[in-house]
Amino acid sequence: MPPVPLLPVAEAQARLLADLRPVAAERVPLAAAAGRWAAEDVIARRTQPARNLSAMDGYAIRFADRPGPFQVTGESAAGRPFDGVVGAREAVRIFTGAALPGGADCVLVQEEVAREGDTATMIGEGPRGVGGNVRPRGLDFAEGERLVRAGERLTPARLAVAAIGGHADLLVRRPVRVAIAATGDELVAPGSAADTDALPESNRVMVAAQLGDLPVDLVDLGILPDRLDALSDAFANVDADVLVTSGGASVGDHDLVQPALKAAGAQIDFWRVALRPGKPLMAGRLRGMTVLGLPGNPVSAFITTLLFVRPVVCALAGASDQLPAPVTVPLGEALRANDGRTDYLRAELRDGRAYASTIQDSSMLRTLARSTCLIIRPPHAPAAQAGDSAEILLLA
Ligand SMILES: Nc1nc2c(c(=O)[nH]1)N[C@H]1C(S)=C(S)[C@@H](COP(=O)(O)OP(=O)(O)OC[C@H]3O[C@@H](n4cnc5c(N)ncnc54)[C@H](O)[C@@H]3O)O[C@H]1N2
Ligand code: MOO
Repeated sequence: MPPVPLLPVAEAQARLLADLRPVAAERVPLAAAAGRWAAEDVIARRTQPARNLSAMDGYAIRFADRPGPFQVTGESAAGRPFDGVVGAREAVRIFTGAALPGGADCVLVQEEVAREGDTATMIGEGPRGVGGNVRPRGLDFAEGERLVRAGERLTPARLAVAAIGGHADLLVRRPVRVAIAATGDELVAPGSAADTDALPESNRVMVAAQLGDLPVDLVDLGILPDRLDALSDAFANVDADVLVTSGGASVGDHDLVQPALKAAGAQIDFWRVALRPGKPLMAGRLRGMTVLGLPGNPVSAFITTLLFVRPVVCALAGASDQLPAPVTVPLGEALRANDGRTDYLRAELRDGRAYASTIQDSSMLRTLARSTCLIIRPPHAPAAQAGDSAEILLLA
């Protein structure tokens, strides 16, 4: 039988994301919405600023009356406006954020004023014109305008604009439940006494940390043995939105994750993607859950988490941008031509240039730990020279 062609990365991502609908929405206080995605447009409930405000500490005057002298008739502070009107050759002492009194059309900064008793005289260049040093009503936004779009992430600045726009809580998606299992008879808990045939398990902590900035509730399924019944029992009982497994994804006699998933009732959508490392990735559905079977090699698990698990979680969390965004930088040194799989080379960014590690082995965690970016080598990319542009994914 001819080998099944591997699924290109972008096609695998598109297939995975196409059918995903965000999880249910919930309304939470602003602070709890940090880092989540808006489930509806955030619309301004007020106009900001609500009236013309002074941008500086100084004197509210009529521009035409410069350079004075002005008779100081009162004071306007933030939250305590002057309730009169500024008449001809009059000035009102004013502070940053205070309402501009009626009649005034600009603010003279106090550094440019000589004050004697109730008389103020302009001594500098003064405001640039009518409206000088004034923030007009609605400068930032008007009531009814959209401040944040549904599907945008609630960054610190977006939370702040929602707050000043009159919102105390926001509609977001509930946290995404992600169950993570490691599989392999050789695996033991990190730190436990390990003989030479035992291997400290490193994928669960890594994958969990890779999702650490996302709104997830993690369900730790522990380390599962390479036994069909144990695996299928564990998978059949998972209650989550996403089930992530690591290991047992390839073709060896002990690679039982796929048969166990099927025995638990899962449908496999695709298996094996044209990328390196991470080729044996499998994806499917089990009782409404998205299932991602990651390869066991630690670097393969890392890269498939970046390219597939995170985007799935982002989609379920209601993000409109789900995929990691590459940036373009010059290469620090030459690279060989690539074969038919997209390669994600562990690399370091130095002085704005990307340098790939000499050995690219999907078991090597120390190399990964030193890397600050991944150089993306598209399928059949020709040999590249130092200085050629390449797309990279930055690693935090
Ligand atoms: N004949 C073939 N052999 C392999 C193929 C292939 O196409 N044909 N694919 C290779 C590729 S590519 C990968 S990647 C690996 C992945 O296979 P599995 O998903 O079945 O992974 P395992 O065999 O279970 O483990 C691989 C390796 O990683 C270690 N491991 C596993 N889980 C963990 C963990 N949680 N923490 C730390 N280390 C882990 C495991 O001990 C193995 O050394 O298959 C190739 N083989
Ligand atoms: O392509 Mo596998 O994912 O490393 O060795």
